Amino acid sequence: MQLTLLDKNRPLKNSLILFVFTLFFCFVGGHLRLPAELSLFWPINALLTAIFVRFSWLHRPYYYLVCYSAMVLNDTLFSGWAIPAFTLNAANLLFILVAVSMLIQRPGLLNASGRVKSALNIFPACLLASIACATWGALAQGLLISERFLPAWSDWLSEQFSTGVLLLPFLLTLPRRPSLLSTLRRWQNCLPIASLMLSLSAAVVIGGGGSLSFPVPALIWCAISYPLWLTSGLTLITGISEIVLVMHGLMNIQGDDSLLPLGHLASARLGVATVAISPLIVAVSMDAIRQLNHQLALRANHDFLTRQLSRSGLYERLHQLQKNSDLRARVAGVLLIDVDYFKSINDNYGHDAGDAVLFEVAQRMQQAVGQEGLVCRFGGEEFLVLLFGLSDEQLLEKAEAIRHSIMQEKIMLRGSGVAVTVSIGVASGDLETNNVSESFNRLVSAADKQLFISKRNGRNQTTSSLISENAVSHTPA
Ligand SMILES: Nc1nc2c(ncn2[C@@H]2O[C@H](COP(=O)(O)OP(=O)(O)OP(=O)(O)O)[C@@H](O)[C@H]2O)c(=O)[nH]1
Repeated sequence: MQLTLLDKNRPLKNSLILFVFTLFFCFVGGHLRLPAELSLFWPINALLTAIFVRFSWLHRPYYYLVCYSAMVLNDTLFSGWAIPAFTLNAANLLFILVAVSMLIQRPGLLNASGRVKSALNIFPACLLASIACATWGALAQGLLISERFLPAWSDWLSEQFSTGVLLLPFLLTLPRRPSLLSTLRRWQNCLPIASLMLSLSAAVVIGGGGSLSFPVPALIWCAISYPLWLTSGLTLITGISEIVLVMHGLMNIQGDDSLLPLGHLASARLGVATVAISPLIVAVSMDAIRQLNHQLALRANHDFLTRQLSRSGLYERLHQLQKNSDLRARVAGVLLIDVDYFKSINDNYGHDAGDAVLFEVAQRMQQAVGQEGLVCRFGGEEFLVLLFGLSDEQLLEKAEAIRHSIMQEKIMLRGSGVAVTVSIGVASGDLETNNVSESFNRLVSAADKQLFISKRNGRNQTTSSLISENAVSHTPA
């Protein structure tokens, strides 16, 4: 909805726009009722709700008063009401106030990620707003024109609720620049709309109690294929069409003179079938989404080049271990491993050769660690090995085994064997189960200090502060 006409700093202009807008749609709404085909359609409440939610700075008593006075003026001018114009329009105002207060705290509605979830809030918001509006409206109607409460209440409720639920999802999700053409560029993308038209036609031809639900599977197909605003728009059009078709008798939900010789039961059976198939379609698409999410998570958690855990994957794994209580009473050992003089490998043999070295080093590391621990590419040419339940001596032995496995055999680069070595820093300690990330980070920085000592003392060695008070360095073998 492009409403740049409204301007935060120009209250008078805003008031005028809101006043004319309200007056116009009250007038339209009033006249839509006369021919009866849209007697379930009173759009101004939903329209104003959408405006107040999208432009939350309008949510002030002053602007509500402006809209209310336009509603009263419309009824006084065109319906010849006096006091009823004040009391009945208070019901409209009540709808807007309740709906806006329930939707305005949810700014997620206006950004893509929160839209689907937040759109579901429209349903309870419309229901509560309609109940409030219907209760006030039916009471006022009873007092003013002695109408019975329950029929009046159900009229108000169904009118407000259906209008709100049809209009608001569309109005609240409509982007500033909707691009219908890009969505429907390929003919296959038009199939859901075509099936919607087909199902609506089938509902007209078949008729009966079940026919109202015939478009549901097609609408779900639209929901899977199109953006939220377009699906909401199509739902709105379908809803209005059904109401108009029923009012004109073109869609015969009584089912007694349907075009096809189908009885009530046949129509109901078809209706039930369409309802039953709808959750299935949603379930299948949800399954596809879950699989996609799983693949994405796998990609995010693994390093593309070395196929080992990525840094974020390691933290994710730590949180899983924490959730499963697998960290309890198990000392954690961190080996921080950095390839020596890696820059010169890149410089002498090229970046591709550097990549190949990283891959080979990771493979050798993984073979040395086996199932005992986790290997992670921590960043650049730095790796981290996480091991659980090893004593300080065992940890140092493991670090040395890794270092030897890497230097043991030269790596072939452009036809010549290159000796690659690594420097290692070792640290160990308990991971606090209620604060895994922080205690793990402390271990990493302790290991990093030891790695620095390994580098400073000439590289290709392991340093650990665990064995004696003084750092132990294992000089090149
Ligand atoms: N080929 C390749 N190079 C990388 C990658 N990530 C980081 N590097 C390079 O790794 C090099 C790291 O260089 P330095 O931090 O100077 O370390 P170094 O040359 O190994 O020296 P020391 O660590 O002090 O032994 C940089 O040149 C980075 O560009 C990668 O994914 N592929």
